Amino acid sequence: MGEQENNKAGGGGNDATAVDEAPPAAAAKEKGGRGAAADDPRLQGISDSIRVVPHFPKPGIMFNDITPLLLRPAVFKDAVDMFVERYQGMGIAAVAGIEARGFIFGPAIALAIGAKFIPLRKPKKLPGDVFSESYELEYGTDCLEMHVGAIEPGERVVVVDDLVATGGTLSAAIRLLERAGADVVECACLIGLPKFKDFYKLNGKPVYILVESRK
Ligand SMILES: O=P(O)(O)OC[C@H]1O[C@H](OP(=O)(O)OP(=O)(O)O)[C@H](O)[C@@H]1O
Ligand SMILES: Nc1ncnc2[nH]cnc12
Repeated sequence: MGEQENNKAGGGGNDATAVDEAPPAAAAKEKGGRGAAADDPRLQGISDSIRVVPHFPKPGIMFNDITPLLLRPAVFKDAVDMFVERYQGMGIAAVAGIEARGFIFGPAIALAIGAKFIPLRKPKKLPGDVFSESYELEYGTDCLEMHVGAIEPGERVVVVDDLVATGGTLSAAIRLLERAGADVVECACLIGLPKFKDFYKLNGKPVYILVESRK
């Protein structure tokens, strides 16, 4: 992974196996001037609604489960609203969501800011001509694909996913979009692992996260 700078709206952590045991959000201010302050009260509810499941899907992994948040419509809406507040009025033409969990948040953000939604899919799911970009996981490799013609050269894009861990998935998404001529403005995730503290970039692009987790 290359240069890393973090652009975090809020902190906290969600090191709890039960969602209501999460610690409060940290007080660090977001660097970069746009978006919610770290003391935005919505961040606490978001952090509290992410369940951390130890040793899933394999030993040693602290899995950040966003499904409890989806069961709380007000909190789900808070998360979407915070991204919408950040990206509206920025001339964003497209929101690109990463399969699978980026598909949960990306379309709502796209509709709210008047942008198109582009699904970045796992291999062999799209029926048309595709751009493909492989990337490394902790074990093995994976690939993202996007339809040719989904993006026009120069269009401004935000990439959305639920979580950034190593950054490998987001980096592949950025490469894929840039090969199609997109202007990738920023990546946006609900959750960032703490090693991405304070301010980071992937492939030179800022990554905006709402809450910090522990792994
Ligand atoms: O920063 P990284 O180390 O690349 O990891 C982050 C990615 O891992 C998870 O997806 P996963 O690959 O588990 O796929 P899924 O959403 O289809 O379960 C998560 O939703 C991100 O897309
Ligand atoms: N700790 C984690 N929790 C949820 N999804 C992940 N993807 C990669 N690491 C993850």
